[in-house]
Amino acid sequence: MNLNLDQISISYGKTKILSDITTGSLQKGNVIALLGSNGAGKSTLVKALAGLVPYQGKASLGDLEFAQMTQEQRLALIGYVPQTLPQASSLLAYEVVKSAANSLLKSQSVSAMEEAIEEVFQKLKISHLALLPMHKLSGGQKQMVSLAQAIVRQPELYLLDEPTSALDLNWQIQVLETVRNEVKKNQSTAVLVCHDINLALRYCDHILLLNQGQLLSSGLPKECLTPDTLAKAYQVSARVETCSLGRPMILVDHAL
Ligand SMILES: Nc1ncnc2c1ncn2[C@@H]1O[C@H](COP(=O)(O)OP(=O)(O)OP(=O)(O)O)[C@@H](O)[C@H]1O
Repeated sequence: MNLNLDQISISYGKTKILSDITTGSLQKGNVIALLGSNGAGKSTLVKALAGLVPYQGKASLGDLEFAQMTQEQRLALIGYVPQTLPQASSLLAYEVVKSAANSLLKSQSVSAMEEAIEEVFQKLKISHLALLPMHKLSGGQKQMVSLAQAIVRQPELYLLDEPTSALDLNWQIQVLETVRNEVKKNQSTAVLVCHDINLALRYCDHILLLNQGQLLSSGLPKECLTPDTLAKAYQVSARVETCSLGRPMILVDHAL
């Protein structure tokens, strides 16, 4: 389902955080990076789509307006991974993922559901964590379990708020490759909040760059991330160069 944001504005009380965010139709099958400096409003926008913060304007997934979605539709369509890590508890990682799968896979047999859960643990290469209690997991391991909760539900829309912030280099790559594969295979959509512009350049199809409460730039990563937009959004002097493998990457020369 295509994602479409039309004149979205969001305020906390009297403080306006985002104004008139209009993206046009963002095609399904794409990973969309939501970028911007600290406090630019990325999490706020994602929370609004997850139904946690009210917004003005129109935001739709396919024909469905987010504001009109029932809780059941939201659960079925959206896989939200918040910035905060899952709480430490005595539940096993497997049980935590199963609780996410339970609500949606009711129609499936128990064995099909167990198969789906095991498949997600394997995809993310975290099978060794399945029988560990959450309070014994590291921050990065908890983040992987959180992502497994979203993937097991096979949502139409992933809302991933800095899903790699606690991960080492190897797991960052594994997570982004898994998300990208899922999105391409199921023709779903992912909105990925991230601060690592090189990861966005490598794994995302489309960039939304927020600055001072507005959408500064929207489009293909290489077209969107220019010295000019990077200077405006991040106050840095930076260039997008091509590495020896032909991939674009950002080099920051200095802060402005
Ligand atoms: N519950 C809230 N009540 C009032 N203001 C809030 C609330 N949550 C966030 N804000 C403010 O909204 C602005 C945007 O915050 P948000 O968390 O969306 O930014 P962000 O782009 O995700 O930042 P970061 O990259 O640091 O995570 C900030 O100025 C923040 O202080």
